[in-house]
This record gives sequence, C-alpha cells and structure tokens, in this order.
Amino acid sequence: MSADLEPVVREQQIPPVITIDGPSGSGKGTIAHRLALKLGFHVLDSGALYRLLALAAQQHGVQTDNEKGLEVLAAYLDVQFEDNNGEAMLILEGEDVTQTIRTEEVGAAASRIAALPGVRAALLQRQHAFRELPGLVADGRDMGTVVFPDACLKIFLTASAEARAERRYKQLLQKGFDANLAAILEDIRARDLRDTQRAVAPMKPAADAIVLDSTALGIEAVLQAVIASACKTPSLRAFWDHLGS
Ligand SMILES: Nc1ncnc2c1ncn2[C@@H]1O[C@H](COP(=O)(O)OP(=O)(O)OP(=O)(O)O)[C@@H](O)[C@H]1O
Ligand SMILES: Nc1ccn([C@H]2C[C@H](O)[C@@H](COP(=O)(O)O)O2)c(=O)n1
Repeated sequence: MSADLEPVVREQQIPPVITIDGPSGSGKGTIAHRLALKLGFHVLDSGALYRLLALAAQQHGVQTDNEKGLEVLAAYLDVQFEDNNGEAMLILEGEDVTQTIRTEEVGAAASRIAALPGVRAALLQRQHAFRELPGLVADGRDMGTVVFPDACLKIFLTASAEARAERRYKQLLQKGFDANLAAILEDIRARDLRDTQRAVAPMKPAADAIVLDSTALGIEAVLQAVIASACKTPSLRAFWDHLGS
C-alpha cells in the first residue's frame, strides 16, 4: 500500500467489500482480479474453496453426498492461497493444485457438494476471514446474498450459456487441452441448473445488485462498466479520488 493511501485506509472502520456473483464463465474471476488490482484490494475466489474441498474429498475417498464427512473435511481443510507473481497459487495439504482444481470434473463435484447446507456453513467463516483492509473483491454465487450482504457494491455478471461455453472452449484450447464445445455447453447448463435450483444459497442476484450482461461485451468494456458503478459508490469514493490524483 502506498504511504499516501494510508489515511484513506485508516478512515475505513470495516473493510469495504465489492461482490461479483454470476454463473460459470461469466467472467467474474477475471473482473474481480482486474478490479482488485486497480484498488489494491484483496481477492476472494470463493469457487476455489468449493473446488478445493471437492478435490480433498476425492483424495480422501469422501463421497459427494456424505454431508457429515464433508463438513469435517471442510473444518480441517489445509489450504493456502499464495501469491505467485500476481497469480493465485492454491496449495492443498502442501501440494500445488492450482491447475488440478480447474477441470470440469472438479467443477461439477464442487457444484454438487455446494448444494449441501452443512458444507456451505462450514466454509462461511473461511470466506469472512478474507475481509481485511484495505478492502475485498469477492466472487462467487452467493457473495452478495449470503456471505457479504452488507457489501457496498454488488454486481451480478451474466452472459448466455453459449457465449460462456465458447469462452471456456477457447480458454482450454489456449492452455493446450483438448476440448469439445457441445460437451462444455452441456456441462455449463447442468451446472447452472444445479447452482440456481438448490435450496440453500442458490445463485441469484441480490435485490440491490447491478445486473450486467456481458454476452456482447469484451473484458475491458465490462471492467469499465464495473468501475463506473464503483465510482458512484460513496464508501469507495476516497479510493477512486486517490487513484485519480
Ligand atoms: N467479457 C468477456 N468477453 C470474452 N471473454 C471473456 C469475458 N470475460 C471473461 N472472458 C474469458 O472467459 C474465460 C472465463 O472467465 P472467468 O474465469 O473469469 O469466468 P468465471 O465466471 O470466473 O468462471 P468460473 O465461475 O467457472 O470460475 C476466461 O478465458 C476469460 O478470459
Ligand atoms: N460462492 C460460491 C462459489 C462457488 N460455488 C460452487 C458452485 C460452482 O458450480 C462451483 C465452482 O465454482 P467456480 O469456481 O466455477 O466459480 O462451486 C458456490 O456454490 N458458491
């Protein structure tokens, strides 16, 4: 943090939170990181926590419907989020699993265990712990509705399932993986359905969220739209004034 930003940060009693919720591939993670970098805020990728728990369950032979077993695993989950030249490095029980947790298989397992109320409750405190000065940008499905209902700015980022599948397809090809667009679209639709239809903390925009459809918008245009909303948010004003000066 630069020395001249210190008085701005000292004025904040409770660290401000910006939430970015939305379905898989809507661009939440990309926008959350870009925005956090601009503001010098921390980042919470809450989906990564569900993915880490799903992977740990797989490694320890805990079934995705074993709620009690998953709750215990969540309570003792040994994870670290480390910074690797500006990129998050995810360590599970001492092993770098940054890439391993990004497969569609782990994503689908994460979506299944995320429907269990005990699992969500067990991960709540870990998510709250990310709220530190100078502030936090949190992305997920229920950041604005359940985890940080008092967030000063709530964005719900969406896009058509087709556009999201296309983005994921390109991302996989860029990383050198084999990919099948039709299969990705099917996975995305199945995940949307599970994430929106579950009884507890379903994915939906908070009543006070700004809904942004990025189907026809590039990353830079989405970032500018979010920044425009952030500039109008009173508790973030001092940060933007500082950045502009
Ligand atoms: N507006 C956009 N236009 C085109 N591509 C985009 C846009 N936003 C994000 N992308 C690309 O789409 C891919 C998925 O983005 P990202 O990982 O940020 O989505 P996400 O919502 O966080 O997904 P998940 O919930 O599955 O983690 C990335 O390759 C990213 O560069
Ligand atoms: N706040 C959150 C974040 C994630 N999940 C679940 C549902 C998702 O399908 C899965 C993986 O998330 P992703 O990494 O794709 O963002 O985890 C959730 O229920 N609540």
